[in-house]
Amino acid sequence: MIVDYLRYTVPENARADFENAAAGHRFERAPGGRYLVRAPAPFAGVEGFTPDGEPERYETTTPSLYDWAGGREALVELLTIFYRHVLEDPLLEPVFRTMDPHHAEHVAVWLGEVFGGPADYSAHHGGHPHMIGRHLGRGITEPQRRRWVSLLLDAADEAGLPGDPEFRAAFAGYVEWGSRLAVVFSAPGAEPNPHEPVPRWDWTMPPWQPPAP
Ligand code: HEM
Repeated sequence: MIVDYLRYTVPENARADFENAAAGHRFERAPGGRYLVRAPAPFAGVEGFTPDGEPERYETTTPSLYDWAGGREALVELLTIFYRHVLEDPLLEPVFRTMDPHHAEHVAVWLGEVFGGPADYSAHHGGHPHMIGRHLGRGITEPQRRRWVSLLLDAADEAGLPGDPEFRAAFAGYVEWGSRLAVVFSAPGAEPNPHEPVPRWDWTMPPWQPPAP
């Protein structure tokens, strides 16, 4: 994966705003209002703030979760299997009965972007606001969420996604986080902020790789 690093020096009275604007990215803070922000390339920068210089571009030594999973094809396979089981499940079938015929593929594109693949959900599927909009008012319950997670973890085995501990920890971590958010913002009266970028998820623990020769 190619990443860009940008440095910023932010006056004290703007630091809270800066940290809000940078919240979707990985960033480090140093004394004097100095920040180092990292994002997949090309990184347009933190909205509303001017960086100290040009981006520094690096190639990461760790593959993205997307590549590790097997790319788009593997994710489409995963979600095709998953939604087949969802429609056989008495708790989830009523929720997904009328789903769009391309739903599995759309969620695969979403997951691909989250896991460091191409930003195609942002570019072609309405980005974060569209995903939020599809959950609003659905009142997803905790038992439904838990079943959803459990079927997706089973589908990961059935689809043959990598079974190494580091990959599965990152995968399960995202699914747990995202599904809990789905419960929160599908609740009656919830008003989530749709204008956030699609989140990017990363390894919690770097994958084991053979040492470089
Ligand atoms: C990590 C957790 C989740 C992610 C990443 C996710 C992702 C998405 C995305 C990207 C869409 C829009 C698809 C499109 O562009 O057409 C969507 C729609 C939807 N999601 Fe989720 N979702 C999650 C959790 C859940 C849960 C726990 C439920 C319910 C148990 C749920 C129910 C739905 C429903 C009913 C739709 C609309 C389907 C349709 O009518 O086409 N989601 N989800």
